[in-house]
Amino acid sequence: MTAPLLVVDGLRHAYGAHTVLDAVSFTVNAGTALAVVGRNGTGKSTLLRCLTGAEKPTGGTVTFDGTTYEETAADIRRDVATVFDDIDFFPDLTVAEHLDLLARAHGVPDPEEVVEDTLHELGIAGTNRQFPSTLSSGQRHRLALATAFVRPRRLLVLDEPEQRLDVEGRQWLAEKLRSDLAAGVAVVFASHSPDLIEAVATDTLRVGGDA
Ligand SMILES: Nc1ncnc2c1ncn2[C@@H]1O[C@H](COP(=O)(O)OP(=O)(O)OP(=O)(O)O)[C@@H](O)[C@H]1O
Repeated sequence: MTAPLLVVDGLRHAYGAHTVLDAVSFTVNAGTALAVVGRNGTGKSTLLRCLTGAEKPTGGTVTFDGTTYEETAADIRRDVATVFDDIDFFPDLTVAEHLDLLARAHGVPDPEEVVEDTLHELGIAGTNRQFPSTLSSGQRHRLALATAFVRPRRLLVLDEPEQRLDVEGRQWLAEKLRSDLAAGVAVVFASHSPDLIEAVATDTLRVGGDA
């Protein structure tokens, strides 16, 4: 049996006196998807940030492919692709330039082709020369998703990836995630969409008690 790619053991997180997560433990294998569910404010984003190293847990450990996160999780950044709501774009780089930069930074062999394919897949090819500030909120979210799909990844961490997407976009997202799973990528995603969870998740973790 192969070892889990991600192991979370006894994770705790508090903001000052406010304990948000307590004794959270789970594992995620390559090629499986864990849906993190729970009401607003129960700690889903906090948990995902702990998985990416963006937030340092108050207690417990997060281990990716045998390496436990220490002070920073710099070593895991090449393998872990993330999409969060608060992504910042460079105001003076076009949509295509953002993706090109990421693909090259991650050593993608044919960056131009991959960027073009990703733009088409995400239905934002027509915006390739626009600046992020001129995109609609749904198009900006598609660009945020594209930043994860334009680069190699072994773990994909997504915070409410369905938000702002139209019906066709949500269908595309479910298919894309299923194709990542088939390729052996592990996925952890927070979601309020029963349809996406049903289509993609192999396991579910509820945070913050019963709904
Ligand atoms: N930087 C922070 N400082 C202090 N408290 C915070 C901080 N970030 C989040 N919190 C608090 O931690 C709790 C969990 O927030 P979090 O964003 O993780 O919830 P969530 O489950 O992702 O919510 P939602 O479904 O609304 O996205 C909330 O009570 C929130 O106010």
